[in-house]
Formats: sequence, structure tokens, C-alpha cells
Amino acid sequence: MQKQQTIIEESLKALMEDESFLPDLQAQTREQAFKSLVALLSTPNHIHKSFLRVSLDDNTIVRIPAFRVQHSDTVGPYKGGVRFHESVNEGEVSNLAKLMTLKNALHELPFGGGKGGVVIKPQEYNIRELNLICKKYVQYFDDILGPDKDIPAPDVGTGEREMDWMMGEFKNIHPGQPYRNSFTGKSVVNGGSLGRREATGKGVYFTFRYMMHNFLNENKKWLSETDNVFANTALTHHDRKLSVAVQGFGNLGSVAALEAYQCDYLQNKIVAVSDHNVMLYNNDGLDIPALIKFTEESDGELPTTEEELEEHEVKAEIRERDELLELDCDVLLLAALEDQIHEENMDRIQASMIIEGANGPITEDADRYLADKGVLIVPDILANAGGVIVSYYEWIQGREAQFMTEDQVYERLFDKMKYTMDTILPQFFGDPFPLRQNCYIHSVMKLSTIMYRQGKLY
Ligand SMILES: NC(=O)c1ccc[n+]([C@@H]2O[C@H](COP(=O)([O-])OP(=O)(O)OC[C@H]3O[C@@H](n4cnc5c(N)ncnc54)[C@H](O)[C@@H]3O)[C@@H](O)[C@H]2O)c1
Repeated sequence: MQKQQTIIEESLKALMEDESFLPDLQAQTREQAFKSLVALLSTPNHIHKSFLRVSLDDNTIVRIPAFRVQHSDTVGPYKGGVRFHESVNEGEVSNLAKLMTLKNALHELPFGGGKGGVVIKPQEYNIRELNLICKKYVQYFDDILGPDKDIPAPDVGTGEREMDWMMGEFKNIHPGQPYRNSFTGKSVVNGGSLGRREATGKGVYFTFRYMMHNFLNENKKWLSETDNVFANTALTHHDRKLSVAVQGFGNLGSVAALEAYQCDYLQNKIVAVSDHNVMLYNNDGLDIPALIKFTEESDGELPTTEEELEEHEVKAEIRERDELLELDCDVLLLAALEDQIHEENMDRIQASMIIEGANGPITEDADRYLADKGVLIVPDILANAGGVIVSYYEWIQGREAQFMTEDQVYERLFDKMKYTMDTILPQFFGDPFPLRQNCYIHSVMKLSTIMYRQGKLY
């Protein structure tokens, strides 16, 4: 995630060299503004850390490290998920909080950026203990959370069950006060939004489909006349069958894979999917609905034996999990974890286009290496905002106590993502920066302008 910092600084530098950006600033003050903005955007406003005191069922008491990082409230209340995972640490949570600030600014949501984390392996705790951990999280961070202060949501290891529990605890602690919007990603009966669970996966595929179908169709002429290397990559893959490999078949990966499988606009063939155990491969295309059905009955796991495949009439070869990244395919859709493509494997990546469903799945070195080769990377900040966009709709629906249908939610989600794409794509295909850099420039420009106008640079 070091690349975040590098790209923020490069984006600010590019902006400061452009005289139409904050034209009131003269040369010397531009230099000072640059330094101030680097400092303000690089560091979080607050890092809150606690050790949750939890009494386990075997009567031992444990102290579990927990974090809430509030990166920036420039645009609105802090907003970002709470992750339950054994690898959670302060640096990771801080980087993810920063990414939320940039993502919310890019998609013009009225939120700042935050993130939380608890250092546990959820599978090692029973349901009562997990419930207690959620309640303790709210008790320990109670004074900094709230519908207009900091609004957590699900992340890796948490879901609507945990958000319901946390909101319930928030309500207990604040009787008579508004509580419904203190958390998003809740179950529908508790004020959650229809469509929230599928929103990120649908949004991830939508960004790709919109770029490769709608945008290319409308802009083919001028794109074919530019010498932009990424325009060339996109056009080379336009209007032909695309082979797609999906890493990670959880909430995000399975929904995005299904969207790709069912897409009426692009002809996709999903040649491979993987989870933490296995990769399944079929050069003629996998039956994604059958695999989703399997995972619904197997606690989310893909089939790992020939018998399981046969029983569910899925035709696939069982292969080593990590071979997926190096397959000869057109598109890699990364929907598992951070840092999956790195210095060790970057030169063996064969896909020409990569969609980042997960946050930060490509390291800084690999990102540069692939961009230099003309690989078109649709970055996390652009592609995986569907969850936070629908969280925003959940927040509005909770305030107004008026609820949208699932179709209305998706219509507004796609409109919002289309708006962002229409802002970014013409600029991207018109200059030499990778798409990630273009998105960062847009976010940094918005955040810097607001900070300047709010008098934060003095
Ligand atoms: N779900 C959301 O709304 C959302 C929003 C933004 C970002 N993300 C990011 O997307 C990623 C996936 O999120 P999710 O909600 O689908 O999580 P999930 O836990 O539902 O699914 C993760 C999947 O990845 C698989 N996996 C784990 N390690 C793997 C490996 N080494 N190789 C291949 N597969 C592996 C798991 O088996 C599982 O299928 C995370 O990085 C998350 O931060 C999710």
C-alpha cells in the first residue's frame, strides 16, 4: 500500500503544475500548499486503539487488539468497514482508511474515510463470543462512533449479522437517540438496504462492462486515433469473446463472476475461479450458477474433489490455487486479498486487463511493471465502490425512513458509477497516466479544493 502514498504525491505534483488548479495560489504559496496537502492527506486525523476485554466460554479472559482509524472528515463523517482478521494491524487499517477517503471523494459521496479492525480469526470463536466482541467494540469506541460522526460497515470477516449486533449495542448505549444510521450493511429487517450484499460484486463488473462496451462503442473513433497504450489494449479486446479468471469466490468474487457469466453486452467465458483451497479450470467456460449453488451448501467453499464436481454436474479440472494468476487469459478479476501480484510473479502475468475487486491486490512495483507493459488495470478505488455507494443509500433511507426497491437501488448504483466513469475515462484515455493515477488525481483535486476553501491550508 506504499503505492498509495507515492500516487498521492505524484497526483498533487501534477495538479500543482496545472495553473488552472487553485488559480489564486501564487508560485511560493503553491509550494507550501503542496507540502501542507501531502501532510494532511498522508496522515490520519486519529488512530484509536484498544484492547477489548472479552470473557470466553472456557472462563478465560482475553485482551483483543482493536482499532478504529479516522483518516479524514473533510467531505463528511468518517466511513469505512470493520475487519475481523488475524492479520489486522495499525498500518493496514490506516492505509485502508486513507483509501476510503480517496474512494468516497472519487465517487462524490458525502463521507470522509475511516476503517476499523479487530485482530481475531473469527472461526476460532463461537457465536456468543463473537457477539460479545462486537458489543465490546462498540462500547470501547462508543464516543467516536455515531450516525454523523463515524459510520462503520462490514469488511472481511464481518457481515450483516455483526452490523446488526453493533447497531443494537449502540442503541443500548444511547437510548432515545438516532441509532439506525450508526452502522450500514445491516440486515433488511434492521434497516439495511436491499441489494447491499451484491452491490460491490455487481459494481465491480459494471465498471468493466461500461468501459469495454458502452464507452468504447461511443468513443471508438477518437480512441483508435490516439497513441494511448491503454486505449490500444482496450480496443484490441473490443467486440470479441473474453476469457476471464476470477481469484476469490466469496461475496464479491461470486457475484462479479455471475455478472460476467450472464452479461448480455460482452461475450465472456469464465475459464477459472479459485478460493483459498483450490482453482477450478475449464477452457470452454465454467458453469458459474452451479458453482454458486455448491458454495451455498458448503459454507462458501468451492468443490475440491472429482466426486463433488460430478455430483453437481460441473465440468472442471482441479488445479493448484495460485496457478490462476498466471493463466493465459484476457482478464483477471482479483477478488480475494491484498498483495496477490507482486515482484515474484509479476513477469508471469499473461492477462491484458486486470480488475481489482479486492483492495490493494497489486503491489507498487508490480503495478508499475504491468502499467509499463500496457496492462489495463481497473483500480480498486474505481471498481469496488459499490458497497459504500449502497451504504450511502442505506444511510439516506434510514434518515428518511423510506425504502427503495432492489431495482431502484441498482439503478441508482449504476447511475452513480456511470457518472464517475464518464468523468474519469475521457481523461484517462487522453493522457499517458494509468487509470489509478487518473482516479487519484480526481480525488486529490476534490479533497484539496475543499480543504483550501475551508481554510485548512493556513
Ligand atoms: N464485499 C464487499 O462489499 C467489499 C467491498 C470492497 C472491497 N472488498 C474487498 O474484496 C475482497 C473480497 O471480499 P469478500 O467480501 O468477497 O470476502 P469473502 O471473505 O466473502 O471472500 C474472499 C474469497 O477469497 C478466497 N481466498 C482467500 N485467500 C485466497 C487465495 N490466496 N487465493 C484465492 N482465493 C482466496 C476465499 O476463499 C473467499 O472465496 C477483500 O479484499 C475485501 O476487502 C469487499
